[in-house]
Amino acid sequence: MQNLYYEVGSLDKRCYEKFSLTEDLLMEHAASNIQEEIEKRFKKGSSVLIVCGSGNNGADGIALARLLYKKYEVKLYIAFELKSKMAKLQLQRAELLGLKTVDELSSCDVVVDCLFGTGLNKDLDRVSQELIENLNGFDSFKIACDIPSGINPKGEITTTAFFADLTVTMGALKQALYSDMAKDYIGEVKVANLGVQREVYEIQTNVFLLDKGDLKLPLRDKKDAHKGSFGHLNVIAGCKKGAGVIAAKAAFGFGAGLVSVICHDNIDLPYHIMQTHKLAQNCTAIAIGMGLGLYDEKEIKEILNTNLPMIIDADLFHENITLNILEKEVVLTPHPKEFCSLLKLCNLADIKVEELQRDRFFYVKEFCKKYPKVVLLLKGANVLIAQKDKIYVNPLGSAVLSKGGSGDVLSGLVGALLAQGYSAIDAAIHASLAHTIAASNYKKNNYSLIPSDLIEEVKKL
Ligand SMILES: NC(=O)C1=CN([C@@H]2O[C@H](COP(=O)(O)OP(=O)(O)OC[C@H]3O[C@@H](n4cnc5c(N)ncnc54)[C@H](O)[C@@H]3O)[C@@H](O)[C@H]2O)[C@@H](O)CC1
Ligand SMILES: [K+]
Repeated sequence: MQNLYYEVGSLDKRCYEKFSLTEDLLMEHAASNIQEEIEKRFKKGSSVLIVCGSGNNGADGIALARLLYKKYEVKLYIAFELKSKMAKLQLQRAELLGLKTVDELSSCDVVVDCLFGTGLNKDLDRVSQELIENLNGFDSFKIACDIPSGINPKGEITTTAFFADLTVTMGALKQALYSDMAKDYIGEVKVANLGVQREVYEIQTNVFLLDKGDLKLPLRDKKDAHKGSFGHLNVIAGCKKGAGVIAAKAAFGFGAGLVSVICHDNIDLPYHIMQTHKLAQNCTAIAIGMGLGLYDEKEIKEILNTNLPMIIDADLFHENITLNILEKEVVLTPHPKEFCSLLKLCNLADIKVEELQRDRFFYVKEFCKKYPKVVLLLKGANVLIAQKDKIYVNPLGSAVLSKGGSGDVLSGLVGALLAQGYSAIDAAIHASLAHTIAASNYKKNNYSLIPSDLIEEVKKL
C-alpha cells in the first residue's frame, strides 16, 4: 500500500523548512530521476525532445536537457515565455553549456512532456491542446514529468492530455493520477526521490493506493475446522435470479463454508448451494440487491433490519428503504450511476454520472462524512473503497471486467469474506483486490471473460 496526496506543494515546502533543502536541489533530483529512466531505456545518441511550459514543470525539463546534453541528441522546445524564476535560471545554465533551443517539434526516440505539472489551474487553450495532440501523434516513447499535461489536480481532463508511456512523478504519488479519467494517460508510474527518501518526504495521509501484495486471501489456518467454521452466506435472489446465482457461486469459490440462495421461485443451482425461503438460523452474512427488481417490501425490510454483516448492491440504490440502514456498518457496492442515485436519495447531490466521474474522490468523501460507518465501494476503472475519513484506491481493474455479471461476482466475494468474519472494510478491500487480480490473470484476451471464468480465476489465486 502506498500513500496518495491531493497536493505535494506543502511537502516540498516542508523539505525547505525542515531539512534545509532548496527548490534548486529538489529540482535537480527531479530532473536526474527522469535522466535515469531515459538512460535505462535508450542508448547514447538517441534523440530526446523535451517540451517545456512556463513554470517549474518546464524548469524540470530544462534541467533535464542540461543533464542529457552531449550524451543524447537533445531538442529543447520552449513552448511559452518562461515565467518562473527557476525556469529562467535553468535556461541560463543550459545556454552556458552551448545548448540551443529548437523552434519546431519533430518526432524523436523519446518525448518528455514538461508543459504543465501540478500548477495546471485552468482549461487548456487551443494552442496547448494542439501542442499536446501533436506530441501524442508522435511514435516515440513518451515520458510525463510529474503528471501528464492536461490532467488537473482533481484528476480531471477537461480537453485533452498527454498520453504517457511512463510518468515520473515528483516526491510522492498524486491522487490525480488515479482518477478514472487519468487511467489511460499515465502509463507506468515511478516516484522520483527528491533528495530524501519517500519515508522522510511523506507525511501522514488518509488516501492509499492498494497493490497486489495487499491481498489477504481467506486461507484456512486452523486444522480443527468444519464447514460451520467458515460462515454461511445468504444471498437474496430477486427477479433477475441469475445475479444472485452468480454471487452465490462466487462466494462458494471464495471460501464461504455454506451458501444459500433465498428465492421463492425454483432456480437451477449446483448441488453444493442450497435454496431456502428465509434467512437461515446460522446465517453469518447477507448479500442483497443484485437483480432484485420488484420485491416484497415487508420481507426486504425485515432482512435489512437484521444486524448481520451485509453487502448491498444494485437495485437497492434506487430505493428509500436503503436509507434506514446507512447508520450501520454495511458494505455498499454501487457503480457510478447507482452512486448518483444514492447521493440523490441521501440529499447529498443531484448530479449526473459525468459530474461524479470528474470528482469521484470529493463525492465519496462527502458520502462518508455523512455516513461514517458505511463502507462504500465505488466501482470504476479505479475502484474507490472508503470508510469514515479513509479512502483506498484499487488501480488493478481493467476493461476485462466491463461485462454484465462482473459486479455480481464482486458481491459474492464481499459476501464470502463477511461470512468468514472479515470486517466490512477488509471484506471490501480484499474482495476488490481478488476480483481485479483474478481478472488480470485471465490470459485468453481482454474481451471474452464471463462470470464463470472470473470465478475460476478467483479459485486459482
Ligand atoms: N516546488 C518544488 O520544490 C518542486 C517543483 N517541481 C516541479 O514544479 C511543478 C509545479 O510548478 P508550477 O507550480 O510552477 O506549475 P506548472 O509548471 O505546472 O505550471 C504553471 C505555469 O503554467 C501556467 N498555466 C497553468 N495552467 C495553464 C493553462 N491551462 N494554460 C496555460 N498556462 C497555464 C501558469 O500560469 C504557470 O505559469 C511540478 O509539477 C514539478 O514538476 C519539481 O521540480 C520538484 C520540486
Ligand atoms: K507534465
